Amino acid sequence: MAQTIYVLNGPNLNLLGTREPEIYGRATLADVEKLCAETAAGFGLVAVCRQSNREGELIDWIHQARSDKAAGIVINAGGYTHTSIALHDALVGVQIPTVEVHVSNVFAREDFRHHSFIAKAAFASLCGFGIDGYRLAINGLAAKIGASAPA
Ligand SMILES: O=C1C[C@@](O)(C(=O)O)C[C@@H](O)[C@@H]1O
Repeated sequence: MAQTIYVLNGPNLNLLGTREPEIYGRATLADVEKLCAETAAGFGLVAVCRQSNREGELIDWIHQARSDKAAGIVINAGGYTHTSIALHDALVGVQIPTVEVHVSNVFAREDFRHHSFIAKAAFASLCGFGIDGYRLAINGLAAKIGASAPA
């Protein structure tokens, strides 16, 4: 059976496409999820894509990733990146290879975006590539977990 990866998007990412397009671009969350599904399929992986504006729901999905034996997690925790010890703890708790993604270059923005609680729980972090960051994250995750294109 195909291995799964979880692609988790946090608060306000449901507004991609209309939210501050000069920063986040015009692509929508549906575009992100399509890109993730296609990229994952290229490695024989199934992307389980979820978005929530609630911290607890994101934590529940991180736990679910473990019970589903997911091979990896790609997470854009949105604003919770900079505040959530609980999301950090959940990721550390499940011990699943994780890549952190941000659409914008958080280091070229306000100081409060320069710290990430997610980064310490991830083996890699990507930012500033727009939604292509999700494709790059899945490529890197696939390499990390040894997933390759189906024959
Ligand atoms: O909601 C978001 C989106 C974001 O995670 C990004 O994808 O660039 C960056 C965060 O600082 C911000 O709160």
